[in-house]
Amino acid sequence: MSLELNVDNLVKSFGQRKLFHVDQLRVGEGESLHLSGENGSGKTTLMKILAGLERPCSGRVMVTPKARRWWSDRIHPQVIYLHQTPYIFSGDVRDNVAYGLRLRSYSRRDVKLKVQQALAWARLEHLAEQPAYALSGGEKQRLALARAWILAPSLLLLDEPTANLDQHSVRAVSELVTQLLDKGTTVMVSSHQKNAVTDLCGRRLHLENLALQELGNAFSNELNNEPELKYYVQH
Ligand SMILES: Nc1ncnc2c1ncn2[C@@H]1O[C@H](COP(=O)(O)OP(=O)(O)OP(=O)(O)O)[C@@H](O)[C@H]1O
Repeated sequence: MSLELNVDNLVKSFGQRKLFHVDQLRVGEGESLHLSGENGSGKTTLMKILAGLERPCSGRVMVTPKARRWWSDRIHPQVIYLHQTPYIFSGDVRDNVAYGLRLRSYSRRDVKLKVQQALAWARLEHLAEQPAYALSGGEKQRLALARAWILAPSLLLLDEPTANLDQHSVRAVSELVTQLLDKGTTVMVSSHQKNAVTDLCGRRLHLENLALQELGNAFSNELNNEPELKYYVQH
């Protein structure tokens, strides 16, 4: 399913402290966005708001088309947020991959088939019976991606997916993200550094001075140099 994300006049504060204002953000089907910003600038908070997991103080986040018959008005079943430290549930890798399907009405046979496909997609088949907590950092990221892939997200929000990963694991994650993009999934990646995954992104968003700015999309070192500003909003 193709989704559109529209954000208007979004403000987030914690107590008296204002974290950011997003004047306007439009994201269409199949786009790829890198969200950068210093530690503490609000990347995680913004992504959680977009995923409906956290409430803004004011403003509007609209995902269209709306989901029908879902358990929460704020959470859209096709919008998935992956935390930088992947959540690991008790049980083995197979159970963990199947976890996301528990709210969807699939037959046992379909669940088995989908889990097998997801394990193969993330190259985790050989670890299927291992306790998930024992996986390496890179394997846990692949597990989290497999858990997302199985739900066929239209918008995937990846929060620092390569933090603490070695080059080999970063490449593995970037291959999986490439495949998701090829399928038309919209992907937003937060990271304060450029890397193989952020290099896949066609749009650059940057949180700074309490506001979200969109940088020009020259695939240069713009985060280290003076950014070319497309628009800038500060309140
Ligand atoms: N529930 C909360 N209550 C109060 N302050 C919070 C809460 N959640 C986040 N913050 C604060 O908001 C700021 C932004 O946090 P956030 O995790 O969104 O930043 P970030 O850009 O993702 O940081 P990092 O790059 O370090 O992961 C931080 O100073 C954090 O302490």
